[in-house]
Amino acid sequence: MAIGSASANGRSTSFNGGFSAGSTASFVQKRTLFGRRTSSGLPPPPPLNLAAAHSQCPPLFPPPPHSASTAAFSALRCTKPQTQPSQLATAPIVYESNSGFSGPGPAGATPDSMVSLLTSNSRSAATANGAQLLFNSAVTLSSAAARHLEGTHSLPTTPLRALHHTSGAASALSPLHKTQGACPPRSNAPTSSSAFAQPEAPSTAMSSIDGCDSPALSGGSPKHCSHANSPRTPWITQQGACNRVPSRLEISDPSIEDNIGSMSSVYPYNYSISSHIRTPLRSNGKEETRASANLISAIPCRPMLHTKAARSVSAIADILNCTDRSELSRMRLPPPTPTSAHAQRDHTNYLGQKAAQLVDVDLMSKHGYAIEQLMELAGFSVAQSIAKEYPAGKVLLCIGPGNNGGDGLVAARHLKHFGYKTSLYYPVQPAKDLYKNLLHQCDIHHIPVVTDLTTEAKSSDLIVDAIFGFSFKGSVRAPFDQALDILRDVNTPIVSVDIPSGWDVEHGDVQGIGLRPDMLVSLTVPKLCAKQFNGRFHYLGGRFVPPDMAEELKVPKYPGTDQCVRLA
Ligand SMILES: NC(=O)C1=CN([C@@H]2O[C@H](COP(=O)(O)OP(=O)(O)OC[C@H]3O[C@@H](n4cnc5c(N)ncnc54)[C@H](OP(=O)(O)O)[C@@H]3O)[C@@H](O)[C@H]2O)[C@H](O)CC1
Ligand SMILES: [K+]
Repeated sequence: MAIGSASANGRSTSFNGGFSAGSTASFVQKRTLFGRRTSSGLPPPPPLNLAAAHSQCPPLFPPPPHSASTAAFSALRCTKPQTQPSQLATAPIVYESNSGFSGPGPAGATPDSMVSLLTSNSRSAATANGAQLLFNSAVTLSSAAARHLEGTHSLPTTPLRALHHTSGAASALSPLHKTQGACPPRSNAPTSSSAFAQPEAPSTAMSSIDGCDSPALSGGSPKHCSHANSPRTPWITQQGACNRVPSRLEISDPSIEDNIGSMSSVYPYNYSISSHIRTPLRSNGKEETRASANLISAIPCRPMLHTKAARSVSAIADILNCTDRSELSRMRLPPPTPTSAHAQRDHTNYLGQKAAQLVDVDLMSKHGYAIEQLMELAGFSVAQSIAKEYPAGKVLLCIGPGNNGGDGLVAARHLKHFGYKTSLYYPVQPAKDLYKNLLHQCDIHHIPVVTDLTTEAKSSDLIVDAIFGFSFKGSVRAPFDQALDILRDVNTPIVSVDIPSGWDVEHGDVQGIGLRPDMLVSLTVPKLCAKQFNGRFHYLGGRFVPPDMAEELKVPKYPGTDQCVRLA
């Protein structure tokens, strides 16, 4: 089934890049900021000779002194003709966030002052941290500043390691390339959109960067090794054709502080950070922090600094390894405009494990609901949340032995009705009628049960984690321990039902299981661990709570007839 063309509910959106109503609004706002002079008083950037840019593909940054060949760099240059003219023409310094805030840079800042600040800081960072952070800091510049930088400064570029291309990203990007068609293919580069799915062997010169054999770039972590079947990332590593953009990047550096893990500035495409963690690695006990970013739009030349990090001046200083923090402190951003999502989240009530179980009991005893009723609505809300953010594609649902698994079985059926191609991984099938009936219903909807989790997980566009919910406790037992390892390592986006499996219901991933869902669908009321969720989409489902109880639990309002509401 085609991915990335249209969602199940008819909206056109990109896989990994769907915008909710709220984020669409902010997206529009950002485009406006890029497109015309704002009230910030920023001077207009120098005019750009678009014709020259289009014909010559000038480099965004000078070639790095240490690595890539000139030929490899020409691929990077090819990204420029795809840039939207309106963005290039009058771009002020803009900070963007994936949570709805967008605003001009600090008052009085000019591309020039930003460039010199970031450049000098970046240089010192280069010494301490290597080029990886350097690139991240440099790309906090707007396209205007980046153009300025091009002509006046010499920055080494940094290969961010990209771990994964999905066909979703391919489809998301292919229309852009088809219509703009500006990138001349390399002689050995495939030209059609299917090229995205095809691995391209990295040259020897870059393999130490793109691959896993560079402890400096991988944070010494074998966990970050590129996946044998994942294509390398030609663009980011300056390896290949410009029409290949990773859908997900992973940035790791042991020197990154916890609080800046949410910073994502991946140039020139628009990425949003999905997770950052400091995990004791199982293999060698070393600590690392890593950030991963998902492609959210294929419009190039929109560098971004997420406000979560941007609001913390000291965090920026840390990532830049800045010696003069007073300089950075002048870069304070205006407070974010509260969005309904923010407001909802701020007032959200979070439940501990016991409280969640008691609510469940109350619903079924005091209020007379049958589990089947609740589960149907819970699973339906999961399917609807998914349909709001991910276009129809292949979805693998991983089903656990309890009611969380039951929600997954229900969701599988509804997703199938919505046009998704669904399959189940269901290694422990309890004999209870409740589950047997749900499985039978999946069967008559032609939803197969698969056994090879690794293969299925890799070949799916989305994974639903319905393994454990609010009754999870202790360390993960077989066969789910292995299953969670596989889910942790796969690059397919994950939607967790109620609780990211393996996470402590209240304290999050204390066991270092490492599951980092892209979406969390909390049910009834978010549980405490949801505070630590930092994927892209947080929804609430289970629209069955009677009004008095809803008031007591501070259940957010659901819009219209929706079965789910986006919290963040
Ligand atoms: N009101 C609501 O919000 C509703 C939520 N629903 C969903 O139900 C789950 C909670 O379901 P529950 O059955 O209570 O629990 P779980 O799905 O979390 O799983 C229990 C099973 O998991 C096994 N388990 C527990 N810990 C481990 C572990 N460490 N390793 C392996 N297996 C584990 C457990 O086995 P036991 O032997 O310990 O009993 C159970 O088999 C909630 O999160 C929502 O998703 C309802 O659908 C509707 C109402
Ligand atoms: K789960």
